[in-house]
Amino acid sequence: MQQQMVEKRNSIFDVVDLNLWYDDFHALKNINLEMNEKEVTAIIGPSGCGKSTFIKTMNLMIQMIPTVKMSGQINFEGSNIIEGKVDLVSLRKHVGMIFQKGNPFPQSIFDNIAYGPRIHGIKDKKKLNEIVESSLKDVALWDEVKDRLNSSAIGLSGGQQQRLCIARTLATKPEVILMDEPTSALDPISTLKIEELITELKSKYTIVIVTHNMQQAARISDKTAFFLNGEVIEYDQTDIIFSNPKDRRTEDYITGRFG
Ligand SMILES: Nc1ncnc2c1ncn2[C@@H]1O[C@H](COP(=O)(O)OP(=O)(O)OP(=O)(O)O)[C@@H](O)[C@H]1O
Repeated sequence: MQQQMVEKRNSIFDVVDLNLWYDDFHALKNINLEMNEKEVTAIIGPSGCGKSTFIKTMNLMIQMIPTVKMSGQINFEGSNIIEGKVDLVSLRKHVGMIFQKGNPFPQSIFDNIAYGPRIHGIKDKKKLNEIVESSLKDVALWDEVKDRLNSSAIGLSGGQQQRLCIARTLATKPEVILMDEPTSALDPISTLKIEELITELKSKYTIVIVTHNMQQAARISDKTAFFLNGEVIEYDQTDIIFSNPKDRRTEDYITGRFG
């Protein structure tokens, strides 16, 4: 009998009974989500449901807000990162983040990419050159900028700035890339380029993306979590969420009845 080969992916994030409060406002309620490595997970849901809050817990950026309190577990590669013993610089090297608008530093293209590796102790010029070139090639930006690496990154278009920021994240060799609405400020062509890039990057990285664009979630993600009022209503394979959701509220949201 022929054995079917099904690729078994390892769990990389396991969120268990996560609760989060801003002062006494209960923003995330009993979140349980397990994510596998080298998969794209989309986080969808109406405005204010807790998508950004959730994604910012995954590299503890949320702790920059002093009123935040959390309980539960966020296990990253087997360690609970909300226990307080985690080294934040190291965590953010492993779990990089991309925001809504590309936010390059007001420095040269080269220095933007070399910034992270330099912080992590790489000083050798040849090594830095290699990292800059390979990171820019990974985001398909190398050919567009290779002759102006010393020009300011601020001179790039919005779509190029976003790809530069992804390259800056890749330069520190993360395992996970968190993306909070990475294409919402971009035109359709730049959006398509980022979507193609995400599809390519998932062979090497685990990606979690918050998006308001349901076609985008359906196009690029393997799994989708639907959030509503701080709760995960449904989490499943993306094709199931979009073709055969189990919860009426998921169906109402994806068919545009609210949100
Ligand atoms: N710093 C904060 N202090 C107090 N409440 C906050 C803070 N940030 C967010 N909230 C509240 O937490 C809830 C979740 O917000 P969050 O930004 O995570 O939602 P979202 O789903 O990402 O929304 P959107 O799609 O509009 O970006 C909202 O009710 C919001 O008002």
